[in-house]
Amino acid sequence: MSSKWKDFRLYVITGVNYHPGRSLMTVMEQTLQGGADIIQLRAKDMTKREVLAQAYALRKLTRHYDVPLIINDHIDIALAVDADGVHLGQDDLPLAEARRILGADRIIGISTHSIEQALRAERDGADYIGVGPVFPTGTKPGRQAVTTSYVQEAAQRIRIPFVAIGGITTSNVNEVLAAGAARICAVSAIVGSDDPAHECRSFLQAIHASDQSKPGQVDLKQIRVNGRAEQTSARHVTELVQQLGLEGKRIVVELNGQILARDAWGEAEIENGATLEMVHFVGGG
Ligand SMILES: Cc1ncc(COP(=O)(O)OP(=O)(O)O)c(N)n1
Ligand SMILES: Cc1ncsc1CCOP(=O)(O)O
Ligand SMILES: [Mg+2]
Repeated sequence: MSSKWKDFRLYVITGVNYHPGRSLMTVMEQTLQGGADIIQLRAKDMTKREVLAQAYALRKLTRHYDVPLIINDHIDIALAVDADGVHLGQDDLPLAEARRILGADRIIGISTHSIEQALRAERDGADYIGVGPVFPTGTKPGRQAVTTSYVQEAAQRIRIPFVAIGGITTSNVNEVLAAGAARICAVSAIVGSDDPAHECRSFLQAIHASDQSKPGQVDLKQIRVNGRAEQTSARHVTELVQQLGLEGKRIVVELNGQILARDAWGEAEIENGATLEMVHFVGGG
């Protein structure tokens, strides 16, 4: 598995048909600003040259935000642009062949539609699996929904990360989280929204709220913020600021006695037992 591989919570896939008049880069940058922590380039209607050009551009953008880039279907394009990995379907190259080409360090994700496929993907060395479509979706028309009962089964039996996908919106995401998903993937609900960054924040809020209601399943860290005991799943200061609803506010953060420059927040890991002071400046001046 890639040394770059970090766990993820909100996976956003491109879908240019959902945002006519807005460029792919603009929309995907908004998702990154909203906290998307893994991005997939999926472009079923583009020529291979167009996909390659978009992949190069997305590679530059995702590097800037330090977020992994996954390429759907095209292993050659993933290698050409030095993407972090690929996403394969059940009818694509078998995992062993893909692994031989891509090496141990790139991420390989596989779509699964049943627990048998999921167990096989896990056995064959996938880094993560997609579980879906959970609900019927216009992004995969005619594909039968696997329902939340497959999400529940995956949560009980699968040990590698799995991401729920298909027809998930902020209105039904709680059902999917309650079934045991810890990672959510969406196309239309996010890239088709007028405000993709806001939509991402709403998804992340639901995901983090669900963490709090299943503390046994997610590794919650005990920390102190301004002298008060808190539990958090945040991996770094940026995520904690987001969880505390302080994003966009004028604040100064001290972590374990050290004041942190704002551009260091994404790198500053929150460890169990961390102590933070957060001073929030209210008003102008
Ligand atoms: C995260 C994730 N899960 C599932 C899919 C679907 O992949 P696939 O079955 O190969 O179908 P297409 O996306 O190629 O139409 C995915 N892309 N990402
Ligand atoms: C690519 C894919 N694979 C399974 S469902 C799906 C589509 C997800 O898109 P949306 O979030 O718009 O339903
Ligand atoms: Mg595919």
